[in-house]
Amino acid sequence: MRTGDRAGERDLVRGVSFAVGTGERVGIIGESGSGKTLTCLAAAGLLPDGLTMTGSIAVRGSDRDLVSAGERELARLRGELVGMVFQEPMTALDPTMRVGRQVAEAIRLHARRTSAAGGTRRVRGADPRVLALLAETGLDDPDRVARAHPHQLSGGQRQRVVLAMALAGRPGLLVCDEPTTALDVTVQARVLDLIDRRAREVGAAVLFISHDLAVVASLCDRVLVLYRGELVEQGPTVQVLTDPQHDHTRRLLADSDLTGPMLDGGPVR
Ligand SMILES: Nc1ncnc2c1ncn2[C@@H]1O[C@H](COP(=O)(O)OP(=O)(O)OP(=O)(O)O)[C@@H](O)[C@H]1O
Repeated sequence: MRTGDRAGERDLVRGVSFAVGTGERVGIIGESGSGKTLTCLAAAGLLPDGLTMTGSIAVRGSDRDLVSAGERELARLRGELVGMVFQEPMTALDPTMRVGRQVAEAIRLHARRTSAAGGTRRVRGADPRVLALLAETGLDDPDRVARAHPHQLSGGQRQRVVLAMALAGRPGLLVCDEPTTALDVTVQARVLDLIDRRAREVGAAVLFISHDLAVVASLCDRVLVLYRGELVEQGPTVQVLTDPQHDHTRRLLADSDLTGPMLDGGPVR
């Protein structure tokens, strides 16, 4: 993967190349500005205007290439192949629209696609599937949440709503960029458990960015280490975090709170 500005003057992420297998959890770590978010945005086909990329990213085997897909096709593939959860849930939610309508819209987009392929009927109005999706993300009172506007919910509740929407199309890949960093520390672990459980339930692979190496150790099978826009090390999580080969990985480890017992047994599943 390679991203750069249109004039090609500056490559922000260079030669970062990797595959994510079906159901696999891949963590991305690296210092601030190393290119983690741009890599995730590229995987989701959401690079900011002015940035381009060459390369290829396949989801669920190698039958679809998100990178070579055009804008229109990407809009269609997004949600079907890739769901996204970002650090700040409000960036994914419309503040003026009730939550239920937003979740219904995510379902409708997917239903339209599947009915075009001869599958499910189109969904209209208030839908029990909205409530079911909200309930699946552990929201206690789905009825109330569906009627609420985003600002009436807590940060943790909002992130659960975003996760429900991201998984509405049962995507092959869930991209999570620091999904709990902006949340109250008391709900972080619960939201992480939820991401872990729901991704497994829908069979989604996970591309997971975190500054917290203990979280990466608990969630990810494999880890990629970025440094100044380059992939400097990758491998099974336990191997990279117990026997780092690159100086940058060693520095990240030295700066972290990660301790040996957190790595015992690898991903906690
Ligand atoms: N839209 C943009 N235009 C130009 N440069 C950008 C743009 N977005 C990010 N960058 C630059 O690209 C580099 C990588 O940014 P990126 O956000 O991917 O880093 P990161 O590893 O996710 O950092 P952090 O951990 O702080 O979120 C940085 O130098 C950043 O300043």
